[in-house]
Amino acid sequence: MRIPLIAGNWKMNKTVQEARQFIEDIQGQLPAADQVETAIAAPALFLQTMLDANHDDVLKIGAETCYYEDEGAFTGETSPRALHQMGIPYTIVGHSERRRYFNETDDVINRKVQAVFRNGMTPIVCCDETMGRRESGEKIHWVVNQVSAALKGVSAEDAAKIVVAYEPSWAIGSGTTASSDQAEEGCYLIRQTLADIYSDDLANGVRVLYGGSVKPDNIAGLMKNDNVDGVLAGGSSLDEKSFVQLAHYQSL
Ligand SMILES: O=C(CO)COP(=O)(O)O
Repeated sequence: MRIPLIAGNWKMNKTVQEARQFIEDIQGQLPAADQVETAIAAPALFLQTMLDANHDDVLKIGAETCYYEDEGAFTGETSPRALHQMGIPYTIVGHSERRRYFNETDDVINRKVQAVFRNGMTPIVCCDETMGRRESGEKIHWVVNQVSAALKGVSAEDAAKIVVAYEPSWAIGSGTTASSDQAEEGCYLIRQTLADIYSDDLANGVRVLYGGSVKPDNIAGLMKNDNVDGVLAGGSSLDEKSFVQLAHYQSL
């Protein structure tokens, strides 16, 4: 049984005060974590404040990225060891914005995945796909390659805990979400890739999310797919009311 995961990615939005207010406001409004798990990935600078405000401890607080070394002379970077020590369970790795604006390569992403596991956290690994690649039919090997590269050298024991998100970049922040069929197709492809690398059993236990313009009015259609186990929402996770609605997608 894969417990659905409704995750938000705040990107570079909000201030520490706004982050605290959001967490205070949603206390008591989320589903039980054994029914629907909820998480918000936020800038490292907010995390301690968010943890402190998260009294009912239902929401998981995650990071948006971290470095692949545990510590050292890497000015400005975030240590995965420090994140783990704070009590952070999830870190997004390989978001398309990191790939595009910060030149993160498959190799860097693979090292980050390993660092996140080494430090006892779970990576939410993002796979991207451009419209050009979709239209040229290149989509399949692009997604397969990203998943394979991210997991190079990762043991089955660790890979069984991973979360993967299919986030077509043409759907991110565009207001155009993938159709329910396109989301299912991308998530299915990721699961098949995991089955090819590891095993059917492992692939069947891993949660695969869809991300790209997910909103309260389209989440139910996306979530009814067999291979879509949750969402990674950007814009609609910034508003308390819409994040709580996403978490209660079953009653929308
Ligand atoms: O990038 C995303 C989540 O990681 C999706 O962002 P939007 O929901 O704003 O399209």
